[in-house]
Amino acid sequence: MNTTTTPPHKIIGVAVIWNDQQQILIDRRRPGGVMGGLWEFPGGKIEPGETVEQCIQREIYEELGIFIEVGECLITIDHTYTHLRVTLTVHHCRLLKGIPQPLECDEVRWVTVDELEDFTFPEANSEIIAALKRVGEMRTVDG
Ligand SMILES: Nc1nc2c([nH]c(=O)n2[C@H]2C[C@H](O)[C@@H](COP(=O)(O)OP(=O)(O)OP(=O)(O)O)O2)c(=O)[nH]1
Ligand SMILES: [Mg+2]
Repeated sequence: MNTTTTPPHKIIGVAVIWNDQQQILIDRRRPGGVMGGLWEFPGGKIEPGETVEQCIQREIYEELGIFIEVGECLITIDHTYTHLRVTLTVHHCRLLKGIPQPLECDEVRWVTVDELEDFTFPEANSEIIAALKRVGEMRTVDG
């Protein structure tokens, strides 16, 4: 008998939302559930027929009540946790209108790229944070 199982695979659109002060929005997941209490970049599952951009825009309105513009892709990460595989497609986004509300999370915060290391994120996020640091360095080099 074959007893091996494939972990569920979630395809997720993720937003790195910038404000005019070069800060990024992060949220704290509710306690208890999967990765409860950890910080993350807001986002969620891509629904059938949806582009990643549409998914991100919808999730951000549902989770935070704000309007954003979805820009270029920062990175796509495929990561396998013990019981779950995730594909995270991460886009740079810009806040257009509204004040973020913690509608589906515990807490939201605006932080600089340098401040990200003070928060605990899921394992898959270390690559996102590394990519954000590289973008910051390139901006410095470009002047
Ligand atoms: N939104 C988001 N999800 C992340 C990040 N890093 C990371 O590993 N994930 C994982 C956690 C979740 O398993 C999955 C996001 O799925 P989700 O938000 O639709 O689902 P969930 O687990 O919160 O809850 P549910 O809707 O399945 O009940 O991706 C991140 O930075 N942002
Ligand atoms: Mg979510």
